[in-house]
Amino acid sequence: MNLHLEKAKVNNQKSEVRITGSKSETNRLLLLQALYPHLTIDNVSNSDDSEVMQKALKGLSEKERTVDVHHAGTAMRFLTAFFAVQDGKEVLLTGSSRMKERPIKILVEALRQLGAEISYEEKEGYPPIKIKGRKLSESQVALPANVSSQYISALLLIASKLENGLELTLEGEITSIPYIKMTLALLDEIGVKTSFKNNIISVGHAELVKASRLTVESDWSSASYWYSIVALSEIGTRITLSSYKKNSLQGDSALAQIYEDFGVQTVFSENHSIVLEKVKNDQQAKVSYQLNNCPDIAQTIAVTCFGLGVACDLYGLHTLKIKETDRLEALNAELSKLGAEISVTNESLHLKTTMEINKNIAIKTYQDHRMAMAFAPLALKVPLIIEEAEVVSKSYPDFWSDLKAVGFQMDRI
Ligand SMILES: O=C(O)C1=C[C@@H](OP(=O)(O)O)[C@@H](O)[C@H](O)C1
Ligand SMILES: C=C(OP(=O)(O)O)C(=O)O
Repeated sequence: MNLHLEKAKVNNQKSEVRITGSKSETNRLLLLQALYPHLTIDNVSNSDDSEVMQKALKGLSEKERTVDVHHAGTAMRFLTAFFAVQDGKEVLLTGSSRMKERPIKILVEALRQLGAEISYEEKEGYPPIKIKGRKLSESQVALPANVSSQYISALLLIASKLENGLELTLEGEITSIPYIKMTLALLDEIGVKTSFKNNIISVGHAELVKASRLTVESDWSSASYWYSIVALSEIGTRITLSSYKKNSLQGDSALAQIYEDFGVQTVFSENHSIVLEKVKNDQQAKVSYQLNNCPDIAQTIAVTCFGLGVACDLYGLHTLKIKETDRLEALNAELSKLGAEISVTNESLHLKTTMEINKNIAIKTYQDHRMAMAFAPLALKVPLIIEEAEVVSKSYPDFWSDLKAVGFQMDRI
């Protein structure tokens, strides 16, 4: 489905949006719930990635099966660790064609060192993989931490079920740290003992945990598109989003601070909603951010800057090359079509000020939900086309209907 978006304006009277639960928190808690069935989870994400996770965790009674996680990176990595400890079960874990290009070797090596039995079915180092679940005997392992934090979270999520817990030594520069801290915070919340000092993480053994009810905070990465919409709107535009916390576990909550640079004020209210308001127009001519801690909002920020005519240098983006698509190349290609002067390296993006935006350009989305959602707010400036718009369901299935509800006009073409 391709969508033609008309030049839009937000209707302040209809601008309350309920955002689905964080897919990162949800996928961690679903796995923990499979290990500790007394946990109850509220505000579960309705994303495809969380549905895939739920489906995979059902049918655990089968001795042999194939589990397809489609595009879900967290599901692929977390389930690799999970199935590795399901004693006596055999699983073929596979995914989309892009998933077969997303590396998993560092995690598989670490699990093998702990005693797991995992083999590659096609290309060495990549899914699909065959996992023969068994009891893992070891409790210490070292692994590179500069490629994806998901490998580390995957190991931490099963750690408390290992006989002697787990001690992980992280090698190299640690990437996407807030996601590791999120995993540890959720373990702490259910009563598992953890510590993270320098580059060593320890998790204690816990056969059982206390029954708890956990509420997933709404997804901050999904909120980013609303920040961009407010930033690209006129002064006085307001959007209310629920349900968010001031002290979030999600690194993408850095948005509130970053978007102050684009004139967007965030007010946290008692009822856990946030009100975003465009309060000024006098942004700087050039901004620079290090996004190592929040890679998923890089596309949103790049497009906001382009739409506002603000030059930017974005750094810490080395993980973008192995996500749903090579996001640096995708941004380079699509922003160039719109008239941007842009350059990218393997870990950074540089945008010059552009005042003109080309109209009615068809934006390719490369099977990446964030390409579709990051570019949509530009409809506040010019009409544009988003190709294969259905990709948004990976993390935010209601994105287009929410956009429509606040006043965006769109037609399928
Ligand atoms: O653990 C998680 O929930 C995630 C970690 C990040 O991946 P990397 O650690 O690979 O950067 C992030 O990009 C992804 O969307 C979700
Ligand atoms: C990178 C992402 O997800 P994953 O790695 O879990 O596929 C994302 O949602 O932007």
